[in-house]
Amino acid sequence: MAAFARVSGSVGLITLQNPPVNALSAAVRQGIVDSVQRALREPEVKCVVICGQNGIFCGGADIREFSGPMSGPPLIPMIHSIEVAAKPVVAAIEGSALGGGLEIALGCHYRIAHSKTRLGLPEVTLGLLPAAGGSQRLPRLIGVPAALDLITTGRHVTAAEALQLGMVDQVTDRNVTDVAVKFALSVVGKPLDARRISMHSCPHSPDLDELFERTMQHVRQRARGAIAPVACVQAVRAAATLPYAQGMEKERELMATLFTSGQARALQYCFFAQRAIGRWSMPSGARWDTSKPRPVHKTAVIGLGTMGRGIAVTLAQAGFPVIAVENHEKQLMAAKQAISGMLERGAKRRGVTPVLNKITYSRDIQSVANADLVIEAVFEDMALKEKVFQQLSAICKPGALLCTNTSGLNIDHLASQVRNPELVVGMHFFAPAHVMKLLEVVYGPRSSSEALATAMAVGKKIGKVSVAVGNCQGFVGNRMLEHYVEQALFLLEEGATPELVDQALEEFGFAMGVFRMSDLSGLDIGWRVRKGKGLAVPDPTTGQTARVQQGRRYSPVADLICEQGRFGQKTGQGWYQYNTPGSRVGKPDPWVHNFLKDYRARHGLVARRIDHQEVLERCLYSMINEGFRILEDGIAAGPEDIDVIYVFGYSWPRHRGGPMFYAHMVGLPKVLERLEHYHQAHPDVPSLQPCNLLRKLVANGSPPIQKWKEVMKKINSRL
Ligand SMILES: CCCCCCCC(=O)CC(=O)SCCNC(=O)CCNC(=O)[C@H](O)C(C)(C)COP(=O)(O)OP(=O)(O)OC[C@H]1O[C@@H](n2cnc3c(N)ncnc32)[C@H](O)[C@@H]1OP(=O)(O)O
Ligand SMILES: NC(=O)C1=CN([C@@H]2O[C@H](COP(=O)(O)OP(=O)(O)OC[C@H]3O[C@@H](n4cnc5c(N)ncnc54)[C@H](O)[C@@H]3O)[C@@H](O)[C@H]2O)C=CC1
Repeated sequence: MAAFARVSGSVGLITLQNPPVNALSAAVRQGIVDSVQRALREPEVKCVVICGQNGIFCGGADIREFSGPMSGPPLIPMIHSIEVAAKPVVAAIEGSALGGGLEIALGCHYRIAHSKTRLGLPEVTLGLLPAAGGSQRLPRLIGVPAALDLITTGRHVTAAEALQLGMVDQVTDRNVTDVAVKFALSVVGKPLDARRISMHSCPHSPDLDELFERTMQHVRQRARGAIAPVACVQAVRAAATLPYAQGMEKERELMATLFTSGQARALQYCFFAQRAIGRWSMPSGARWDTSKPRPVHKTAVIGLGTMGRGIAVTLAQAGFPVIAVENHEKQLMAAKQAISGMLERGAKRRGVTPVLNKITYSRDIQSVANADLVIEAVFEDMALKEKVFQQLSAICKPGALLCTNTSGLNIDHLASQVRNPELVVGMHFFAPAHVMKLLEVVYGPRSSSEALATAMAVGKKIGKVSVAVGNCQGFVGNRMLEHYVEQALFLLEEGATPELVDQALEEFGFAMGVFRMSDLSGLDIGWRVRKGKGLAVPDPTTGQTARVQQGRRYSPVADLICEQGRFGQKTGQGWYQYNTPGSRVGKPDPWVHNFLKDYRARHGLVARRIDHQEVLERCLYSMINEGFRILEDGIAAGPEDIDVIYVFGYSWPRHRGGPMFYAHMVGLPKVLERLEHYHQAHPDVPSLQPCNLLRKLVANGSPPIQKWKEVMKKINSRL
């Protein structure tokens, strides 16, 4: 809805009303159309101000409407009617003006923003483009280079930057509607043509062709197969080269393709999934809205290696005082220096003062006694972690939350080492911890809902996308990843090369294929884990690492590569070769090809031609199959949780929605059929055997992803 009122005698005030973000639903659009008509009709109204209720101008089109048939007045003529109005119209912008919200403001004759406002055209992040004239008006207002930046990235700008760019006419710290009302009265009677952006031509940019070529190349590279950023460049090009009416026609054509695309559906699903994960629940029935977090004032981190440093930085940057404990003198010195560097660089990037004094360093674990929340990040060694948890249990004040960053050890076992096991949870950060957005918050059977609520609240405060998951080997992300990596190794045995597998995955949209990624992270990490699990052990008869371990097919290829001291980028050799250790550019390595040939010959394996489709199906469907098992086991509450973990922690291309959404788009019957096919061909690979939940969903008519939880509940209640 939109409310109309006459204020200050002759100002028509139109207030958008659709909590929480005043999204432009059909009712809001109808309200605006009616209010504008009324304002123009009533002779007492001399000027108009458009604002939003509850401190926010407008969050844009109502994204929920995109999945059904559109009704109500369309945006483009509505904005046009504002622009051609004979009375001055001023946008009073507060909170956010995004997407269609900013497009309305661009249709107004003047824009006044509160200093805390953020503005942007984020449509590209939803697989769309600003198709209510935004792609045509913004370049005319702020020039082509700045508009290209904003429209192709969807970046939000502050009011100060908007003023500098010329997007708004004034910024105020006062009540923006009051300021806008006064301003509107002051411009009554002034000519309006120069204020109608669609009547301008784009400010001249030298070397326009070269600019668009360069931008298109950059955008394509960054897009990893996403189509919306490319369409955004094409739309801005139309603004720069065509009259407004023709540019609008081009905008419409491009939007028509994007609007119905699978990518737009995937990206809009991601938008809501990212918000849905905040509404967590536990198998006990405890929920986000009935569980109260404990207050956390002081925090502590134990172990300042790779992870502990990033975690300490993240906590400090969010304003938490941190006691940082490292028992190794030399490591402590190195950590202090590294952490200061990270804080200084981060502060410089954000234009703030570094919060060096938020962190207190110590070699003595006793110094965490006053912390409300402790995150342990010592070596991945159960005996050591047991000891640290026993110490924490004795030292920490009652009620302190004890968290572990373990990537693979049993959290329930760690909980059993302390007086209050209900206060133990996993906080599984991803490397580099101060950069990666994902946080898996892992609860065990004994963790209290209060402990989970506290860790989730801290996760939110430190800016992480936090997903609550149950405890199991590898939690959600790494548990699924294991199957993806395993298939990639089997494919090498069967005839693929690392570069063939990587190319298929990178064309799919991953930032890096599995082998390039392993070279970056270091092959020795996985090797150590496999040894710890009793894998990677030689067959006593042949002396070679066996291809069957623990009763199932196993590929020792990665172990053999490690035995050669090839640990990836850091050693200059891994799945690829690098000019120097530490170099980031890998080339296909003839040594690896020969090694694979010899390996196959030794094991009597005959190489066959493997195509990209098989790579994708084997790597992705086996991982998706594990995702269904995770749902079946109740480790993740819903497919959104898994998808968010993959998009934020594993560079899964967002425009494909996440592995479970991808399965929904491919069609569950097809995923099932391909898994059955591959399992028949490889009966010794259990991860290719379709799991029960997948079979049952198909038997229940393959419901859309939004209905999986409901169907799962029904299936479970029938058992
Ligand atoms: C051929 C057809 C032609 C059609 C032409 C259409 C062209 C267009 O004009 C296209 C568009 O506008 S697309 C929409 C562009 N706008 C956006 O992307 C902004 C999305 N919202 C935000 O960034 C934050 O919510 C925001 C910064 C605004 C607020 O952040 P907060 O952290 O305060 O709040 P959230 O938790 O994010 O949101 C609160 C609840 O509101 C829901 N929501 C937010 N924006 C929405 C929107 N635009 N539409 C529908 N629902 C929206 C959000 O989902 C959340 O609800 P729950 O999911 O239930 O928690
Ligand atoms: N490196 C990674 O990519 C990831 C690691 N993790 C997990 O995070 C934890 C830490 O891993 P990293 O940071 O890679 O290890 P790291 O080896 O880089 O650092 C561990 C640090 O803990 C210190 N330390 C050991 N015992 C200590 C004690 N009793 N008191 C205080 N400090 C002690 C060591 O001196 C060392 O500086 C492990 O559990 C690991 O599985 C989790 C996610 C990703």
